[in-house]
Amino acid sequence: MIKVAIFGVGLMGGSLALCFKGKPGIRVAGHSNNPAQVEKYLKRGVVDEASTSMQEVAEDADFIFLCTPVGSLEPYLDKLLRCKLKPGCIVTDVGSTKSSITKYARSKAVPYVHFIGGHPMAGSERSGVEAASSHLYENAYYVLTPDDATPAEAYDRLVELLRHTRAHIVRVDADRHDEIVGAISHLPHVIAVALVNQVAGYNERDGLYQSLAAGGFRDITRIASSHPDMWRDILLNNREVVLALLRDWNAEIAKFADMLERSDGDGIVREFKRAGAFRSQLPERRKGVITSIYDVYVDVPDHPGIIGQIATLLGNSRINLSNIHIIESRADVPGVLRLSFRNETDLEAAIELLKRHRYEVRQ
Ligand SMILES: NC(=O)C1=CN([C@@H]2O[C@H](COP(=O)(O)OP(=O)(O)OC[C@H]3O[C@@H](n4cnc5c(N)ncnc54)[C@H](O)[C@@H]3O)[C@@H](O)[C@H]2O)C=CC1
Ligand SMILES: O=C(O)C(=O)Cc1ccc(O)cc1
Repeated sequence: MIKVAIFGVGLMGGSLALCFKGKPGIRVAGHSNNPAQVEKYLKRGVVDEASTSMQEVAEDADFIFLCTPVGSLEPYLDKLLRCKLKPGCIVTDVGSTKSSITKYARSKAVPYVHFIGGHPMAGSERSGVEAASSHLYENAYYVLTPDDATPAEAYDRLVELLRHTRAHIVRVDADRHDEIVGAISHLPHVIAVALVNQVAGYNERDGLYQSLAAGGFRDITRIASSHPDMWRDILLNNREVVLALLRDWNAEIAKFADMLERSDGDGIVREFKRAGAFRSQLPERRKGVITSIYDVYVDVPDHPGIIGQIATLLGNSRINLSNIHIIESRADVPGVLRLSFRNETDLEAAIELLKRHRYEVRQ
């Protein structure tokens, strides 16, 4: 029996636990300092066993996943290394930055315990075990950052276990990881928050800003609702990289200001074309950064019972909806429904079915 121990059973840790739990030959144990949380993990059936005792959860574990905020990883690792661990045990994490934790772990090197940094490129703006899902990592990239000292055998063992997540494992140097993720994840979070706050400031003077803010604004600012403490830790940890990216960002924005000052329409078209061309090359739909859910938007006439009709249509075809959200509902405009599914198969089947019933469907 392989024992997998999860420290920090929230969105990421809980989702990992759900991937491993119930798989033949695997036992999942969860840890929290808080007895009420331990009760909750057990009640929700996320883990096979749980305890407030770090030693109890860590001992005998073949794999230990640290799934706590970035700022707590180093002290956590310290505490963990003071426990009695099983020789050959693999310790990994899911933190959004990799450079510092990988170096820290190396500096603490314990010969019989192997640390391999990890970062699943999947998640959402939600947090807590309530948001955990066994599908979270499906098709997402899952970065691992072993270094020269990592035994190949340990790396292979971790990759083999992670097969249960159905993610694509990719091996990346830790510093390179932080630079790339800084650009495609950390910078966008900063921009989203700054943009929302800019508009919130205008809205204090005139509440119509909020009323008129429609689909596009909501879509590109979803990640502004992410967990503030988690993001404080990430941004401070990747401070140098994000500062350099913000300098580049200022230059990009200055370019637009300059084009507007010069009424340079060709320049504006060029920028949009360049962005559109790059964006169209992004993978179609991959869970993870930016898209975490299989969503489809349906234009619906605003009449009573339409939600029920759509839900029944899907239900009759055994297509499982994970969420339904009304984006607009006014008498004078068609409404928009956002339907969320847990996997690509359900999403594709729903699109096909809705189109067949002449619904206007967009992704
Ligand atoms: N949320 C996301 O989309 C993604 C998050 N990550 C990383 O995963 C890690 C966990 O994030 P989430 O699961 O989203 O957070 P979460 O808030 O859902 O879960 C965090 C868990 O850690 C525990 N915890 C919080 N502070 C702690 C502390 N100081 N010491 C010990 N335990 C503590 C909480 O009780 C909770 O069980 C973070 O390092 C984050 O950077 C990585 C990829 C995606
Ligand atoms: O919600 C989203 O789109 C995200 O960007 C989620 C996310 C948050 C942190 C990460 O380190 C990776 C992914």
